[in-house]
Amino acid sequence: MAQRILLINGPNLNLLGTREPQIYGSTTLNDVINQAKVQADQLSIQIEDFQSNHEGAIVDRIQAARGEIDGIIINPGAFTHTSVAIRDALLGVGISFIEIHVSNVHAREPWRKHSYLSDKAQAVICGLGVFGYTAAIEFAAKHMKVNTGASKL
Ligand SMILES: O=C1C[C@@](O)(C(=O)O)C[C@@H](O)[C@@H]1O
Repeated sequence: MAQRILLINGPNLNLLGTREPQIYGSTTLNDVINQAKVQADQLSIQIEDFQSNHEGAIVDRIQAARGEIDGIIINPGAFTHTSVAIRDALLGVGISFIEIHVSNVHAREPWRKHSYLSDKAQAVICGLGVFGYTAAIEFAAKHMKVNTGASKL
């Protein structure tokens, strides 16, 4: 079965392309997803995408991935800097994940330098613009630790 990657985008990423373009660029999330699916076909992997502005919805989607998904690529948006719940969900399902940020969070406000996820991520990509999604998918297809999965409920 083809490797199954879940691409999660958090709050305000639905505004990508029109949101502070001087920071995040002018490519829309829809363009990112369309490109990701073309790239996935070329790499013979499956990409599922999910975007939500709600922390609990992201937690629910991560939990639902157990047993179905081999790896996660997540741009948690602002929840990067606040969410123990998303950290716990990722650890709880035991699925390897890559953390991605369009901007270089380390060159921005001090509080953006802290992530509740980075120390548990297989990789962290930031500052590459939307190319970061391309890089993450390429890495996931070729180097992702396959989902060991947490025990079933
Ligand atoms: O919403 C976002 C986008 C972001 O995750 C990024 O992709 O650069 C960086 C976060 O600090 C910010 O809150």
